[in-house]
Amino acid sequence: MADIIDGKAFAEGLRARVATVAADFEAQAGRKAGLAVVLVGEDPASQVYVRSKGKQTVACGMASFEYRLPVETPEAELLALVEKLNCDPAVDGILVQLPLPSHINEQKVIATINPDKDVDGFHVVNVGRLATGLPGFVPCTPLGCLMLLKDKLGSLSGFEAVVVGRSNIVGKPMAQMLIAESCTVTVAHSRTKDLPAVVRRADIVVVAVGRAEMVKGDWLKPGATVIDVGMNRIPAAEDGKTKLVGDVDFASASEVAGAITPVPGGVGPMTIAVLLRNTIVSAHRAAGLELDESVL
Ligand SMILES: Nc1nc(=O)c2c([nH]1)NC[C@@H]1CN(c3ccc(C(=O)N[C@@H](CCC(=O)O)C(=O)O)cc3)C=[N+]21
Repeated sequence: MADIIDGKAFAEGLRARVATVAADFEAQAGRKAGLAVVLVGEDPASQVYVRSKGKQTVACGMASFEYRLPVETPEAELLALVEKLNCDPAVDGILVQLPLPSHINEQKVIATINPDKDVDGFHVVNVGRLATGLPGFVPCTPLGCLMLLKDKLGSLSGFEAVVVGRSNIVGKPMAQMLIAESCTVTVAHSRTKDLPAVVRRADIVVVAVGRAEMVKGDWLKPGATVIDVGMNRIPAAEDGKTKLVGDVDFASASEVAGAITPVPGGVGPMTIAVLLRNTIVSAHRAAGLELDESVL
């Protein structure tokens, strides 16, 4: 049976380290580090995440600024808010919760965020910095995956890594990070021929495709490390209820893998912890204070 990679516990540890650094920052800078989170509309799942982000921000000793805008908010109004936050010295990080309502152009909103406050790492400037190895902000979910991998495996140099999924938010940045760690990286997706055979080559598999329990145990090289980024709500066995499952069939995969992240309790909790990490890093850069990022 595979080792279970406890992302929830790792995220708690990371948040504790962020809290220590945040207290230190406040003592040096004379202000708290600040994160602004903007939610447009009333999607219940998004409301849960935003509430959780706010609570964890405050618990880490940072200031949380929450903006909840009605679903019909004009694009220009959202852009004006982002521009205001760009100029606010109390705000070190800006997160606009995605997806946005269809009348708002997401790319335009992301492009308006000051790249040096873009703690999501979605702005093209940060995408370019990641691709060229310059310091910037890296998307929270794949950075959380990388932290779990390095914690489990140590150096990743020379490993065969297969990333299943090519999204801007997870698959592409994950591939960039694994290249930077000297893995041999393959990016597979919905058009890949014989996906099971491609996945079977991998020492490291990261799956972010949004298809419930797609990757089966017999697709895996025995002993592989499996990171499941999927979050799919499916009907549970009992009538009416739902349950959260990943993109990996945990039951069969955990019989073949060497180590695997569960859903929930794996990658999900890492996402918010890394967001807080990125925010405290941003605060140090804004204040011109030195930070040894290896303590985080
Ligand atoms: N601009 C932007 N940045 C984001 O980072 C962003 C976003 N938009 N839109 C929505 C997604 C989703 N997301 C999650 C955060 C935490 C958990 C999390 O903590 N999950 C737990 C609990 C899951 C549950 O029980 O519902 C777990 O997997 O164990 C999941 C998903 C951040 N997102």
